[in-house]
Amino acid sequence: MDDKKIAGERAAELIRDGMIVGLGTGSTVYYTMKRISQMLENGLKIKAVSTSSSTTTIAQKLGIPLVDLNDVGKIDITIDGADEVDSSLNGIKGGGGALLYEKLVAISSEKVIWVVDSSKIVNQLGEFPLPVEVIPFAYNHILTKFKDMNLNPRLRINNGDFFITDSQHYIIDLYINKIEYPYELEKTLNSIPGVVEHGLFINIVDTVIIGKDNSLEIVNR
Ligand SMILES: O=C[C@H](O)[C@H](O)[C@H](O)COP(=O)(O)O
Repeated sequence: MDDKKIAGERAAELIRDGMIVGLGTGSTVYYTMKRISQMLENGLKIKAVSTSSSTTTIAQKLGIPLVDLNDVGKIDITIDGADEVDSSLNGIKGGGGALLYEKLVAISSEKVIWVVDSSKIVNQLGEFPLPVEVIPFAYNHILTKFKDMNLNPRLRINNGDFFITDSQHYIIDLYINKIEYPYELEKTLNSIPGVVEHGLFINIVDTVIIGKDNSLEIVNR
């Protein structure tokens, strides 16, 4: 069986009747959504907050009722994927470009669960390029700044054109390879004008559900 499927489906078991559920983005959380849709057919009642246009489309197809983030107080549980996770349970997200809404939903959540297969578990973050969402008005200047900082930036291109996020920004991917000091990098990126958000998720996740060799490992913070 697919390890992403095992992890994604397991996370759905944490959902209880009446909850507001944050729905992440990507191929692993897709399995969570499929499972949720079966649970809805069996009588579960929840409302969900989507983190991307692609998740919204899937949720609508699966009959998962959606609500706007601004119309809920607190999200009870958010289930999302990740691109890399280290042993401190920090991670990189945004491979699909959904990092901004994913972070906003995560920080509004009582509990954050990541669902991954074991290929996402790393000793050190950074082999996966770190996505940074930037304001189009200044993208070239931010790109130059990142070059000067030796962060190996590349503007994300999709089908020959600039990749545009759900909130109409560009993504610059940083090919750092080894992020020695994630906390410092987070601070630095947060301080650069024109950077809207970045894919370093530090001290955000509570539990990581890992699918590995057809079974599960669950790691809590
Ligand atoms: O922007 C995309 C998200 O951060 C995804 O959650 C992440 O890329 C993991 O996706 P997948 O489960 O497809 O590997």
